[in-house]
Amino acid sequence: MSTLVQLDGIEVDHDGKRAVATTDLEFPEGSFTSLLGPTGCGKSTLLNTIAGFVTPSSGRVLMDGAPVTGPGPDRGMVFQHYALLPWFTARGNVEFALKRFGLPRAERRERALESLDAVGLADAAEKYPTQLSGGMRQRVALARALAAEPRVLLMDEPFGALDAITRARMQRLLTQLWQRTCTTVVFVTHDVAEALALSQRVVVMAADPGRVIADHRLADDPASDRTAPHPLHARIVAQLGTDS
Ligand SMILES: Nc1ncnc2c1ncn2[C@@H]1O[C@H](COP(=O)(O)OP(=O)(O)OP(=O)(O)O)[C@@H](O)[C@H]1O
Repeated sequence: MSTLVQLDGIEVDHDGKRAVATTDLEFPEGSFTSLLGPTGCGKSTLLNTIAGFVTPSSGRVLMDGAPVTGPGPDRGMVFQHYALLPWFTARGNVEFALKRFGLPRAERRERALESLDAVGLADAAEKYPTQLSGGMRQRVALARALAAEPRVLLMDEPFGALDAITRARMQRLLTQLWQRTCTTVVFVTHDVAEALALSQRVVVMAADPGRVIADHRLADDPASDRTAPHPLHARIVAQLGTDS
């Protein structure tokens, strides 16, 4: 698999304080990677740097070999707290996000309905966020990100606010969508089991300053047996405990 996103010696400072120490990481096209680590270790900062919301103090982010200079439609983002606009319906939220790409109205509508259908929300397209459950709102946020057909999907603890059953459903949905679309996914989580269940690779980070302390390559496909603890589970928990 060729490299799609490359972090080339990036360092990130916030208010003069080092948030992320020198980091080199490559994300192959079509891969699913989780970033795992304690609070404040720089997971969101790394994600925001790939998204182009944060500019590294040194080093470069490369997308297909070209330097990232700001946000772009090739990188979609899903946040923990949905960030839906309450005055738009589910469909309206997705269509609005597509507006900045200059797509004609009819195509925006078609793409919005298609991506809502892909996340199982075809029947809720005309509902407003307040009429939707937390899981449904997060599906709208996922549909909104996918509708732009990004090459990289950046997910910042997307299921952190959901109850356990909804979370498990969303994990299954994400795995299906990833397998179908082959989008490159970078997924931030605090949850070791979630990272192991979803990913092909788990990058473990520590804080003060934020840095990578382990890079685990798993099997090519996400674990199929979710009932048994993953063999790496205890090792990663130990890494988080001793180095964080
Ligand atoms: N916009 C900002 N301005 C100043 N400092 C920031 C900013 N964003 C993050 N930081 C600091 O940078 C460090 C890394 O924060 P970051 O949010 O990336 O960590 P995280 O691993 O995502 O944490 P969490 O799991 O709690 O979301 C922390 O010390 C944080 O306080």
